[in-house]
Amino acid sequence: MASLLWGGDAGAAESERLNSHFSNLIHPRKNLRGIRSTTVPNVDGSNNTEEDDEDDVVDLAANSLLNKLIRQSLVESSHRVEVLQKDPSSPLYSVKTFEELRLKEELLKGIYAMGFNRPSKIQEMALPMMLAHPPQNLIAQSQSGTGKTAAFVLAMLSRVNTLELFPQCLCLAPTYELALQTGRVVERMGKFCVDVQVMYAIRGNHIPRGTDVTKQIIIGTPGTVLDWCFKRKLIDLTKIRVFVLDEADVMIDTQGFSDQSIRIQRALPSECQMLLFSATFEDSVWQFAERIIPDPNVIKLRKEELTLNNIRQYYVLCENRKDKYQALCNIYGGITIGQAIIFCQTRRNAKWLTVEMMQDGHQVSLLSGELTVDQRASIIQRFRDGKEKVLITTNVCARGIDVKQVTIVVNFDLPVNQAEEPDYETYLHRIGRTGRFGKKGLAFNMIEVDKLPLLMKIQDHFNSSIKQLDPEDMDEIEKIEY
Ligand SMILES: Nc1ncnc2c1ncn2[C@@H]1O[C@H](COP(=O)(O)OP(=O)(O)OP(=O)(O)O)[C@@H](O)[C@H]1O
Repeated sequence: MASLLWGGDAGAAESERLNSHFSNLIHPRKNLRGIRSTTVPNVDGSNNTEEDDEDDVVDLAANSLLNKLIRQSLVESSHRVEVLQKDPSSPLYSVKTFEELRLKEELLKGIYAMGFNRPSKIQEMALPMMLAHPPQNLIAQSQSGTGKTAAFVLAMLSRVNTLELFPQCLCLAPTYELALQTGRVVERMGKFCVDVQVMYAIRGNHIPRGTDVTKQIIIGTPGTVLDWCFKRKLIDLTKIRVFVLDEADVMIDTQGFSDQSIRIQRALPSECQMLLFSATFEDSVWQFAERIIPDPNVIKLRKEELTLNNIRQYYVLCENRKDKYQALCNIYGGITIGQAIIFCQTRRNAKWLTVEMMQDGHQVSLLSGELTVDQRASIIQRFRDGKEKVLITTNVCARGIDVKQVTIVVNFDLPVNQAEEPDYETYLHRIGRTGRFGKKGLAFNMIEVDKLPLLMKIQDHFNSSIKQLDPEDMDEIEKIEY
């Protein structure tokens, strides 16, 4: 691919500007739904805002972007890929090598240049279907990091006719930043496909009316794509050959996006190949997928289950926050801790704890909801690199951070939902490990006396024992090993 071209005369400059901004993706807070604060965490605790007392809201699009930014490699799975064919009597192909796909030479070169040696588990099944003639529709679900984006980018690149200078592949993404991320993969994989070009239909990319759009791959958000197709007539949907709807679970979580996507899909020709991807598959995603993808094949790869089996869990009864901190210090002083993650329920608590620990000379970092995604990614990276030993955080990153060397998790506050009932799923996500990687771990719960019934419910729910620990009994603490 010659370059990542932007449309219009001012295009190159705009592309340049965005690309340079890209490395530090500053996301105005208003883009992160549900998070309204504009203050940056202030570890001296002086700048608390009202939001500090609220739970951090988990933002699906921001989390998805964070996952992409911090991902180091393919996420492997021990599960088999489940396939539901549109036509069960047709043979089911799977491939073990990229050569078997008979791709264009320059595309194969691009794949190898990305360091891919063989198809990932989901790609083994999905690629033959996606590249088949006649084209087949597909709904694919597998957890983030299993190779979905690489698969549909490969399908788009392989279907472009470079002699035709008009949009042929259309990919919808839930946010501007996620669209740019996909574009980056197109750029890398298509590095040797010099005549294939990409264009972004995202806010801020102003194309004059009547411009002849010659780029073959369009990646954009539903609102802007709709505008470009129907109002501004920049894209002729009847000429689209491949339609990709990425991150369907995030998409349906955004108001208006399902309807806009459906309007776009309805205007596509019947022979257009339609592909939908999602990391999760609740009923709502499934219903949407069935509405938007006609006659689909379905591929699913189950996620590794989290388990508490290898985790020794303790609790300490405390009077108040200060008391919890003292207990934490005793534990910290009594056992050798590699790296630890400490979860707090509110930003205010997380800030307070960070200040206390820093004042006591610990190397800690704070990860909470008011940070941009890019700032979050860099904090996680520093922690992974061992630059800080303790990461203090709120629910904002209960999921998705995979730091292998963390052996201790502390619930400074128990996870509870809005009804003040235990949030079992979050507890499991904070502490659990996949059975397959089965490393041992320790979990400590700091509990005010009135919260003890919640802990007991958690114990019953998981049918696992949570042992009481006396924080004054250093002999007992020192006996804990992991
Ligand atoms: N066949 C492969 N071999 C090695 N690495 C791969 C392969 N396919 C993808 N990867 C790499 O694995 C990581 C995850 O891939 P990809 O982004 O395609 O997954 P995904 O399922 O789309 O994740 P998400 O849902 O977060 O977008 C990326 O770093 C990608 O470059």
